[in-house]
Amino acid sequence: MSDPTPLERLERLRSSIDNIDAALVHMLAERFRCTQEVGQLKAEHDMPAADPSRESRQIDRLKGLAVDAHLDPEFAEKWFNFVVAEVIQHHTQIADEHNA
Ligand SMILES: C=C(O[C@@H]1C=C(C(=O)O)C=C[C@H]1O)C(=O)O
Repeated sequence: MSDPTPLERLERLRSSIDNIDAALVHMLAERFRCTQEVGQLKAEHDMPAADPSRESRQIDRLKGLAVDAHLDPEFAEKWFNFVVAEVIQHHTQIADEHNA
């Protein structure tokens, strides 16, 4: 068998990227399903939308995992903060609706 052509290599890599992107979408959907439930629980029991100490423990943990996985830890932190900002918006909205 001859070596794959550059175009074949590109297509194989893109096929893996497609699978990874699909997995990320499913994992994010599952994460938001859980955080929506957390938001409901917090609204029902008057707990604050954000928990900065939990966030900072998570950031430390994820940065450590990122280093081990050869992923830029600063990128891991940015990604986490981006997702959490959206989660907190959802929690604030759930609490507002609960208190209306
Ligand atoms: C999901 C929670 O609510 C917020 C969102 C977090 C997250 O998305 O990881 C972490 C802490 C909180 O600021 C939680 O308190 O666990």
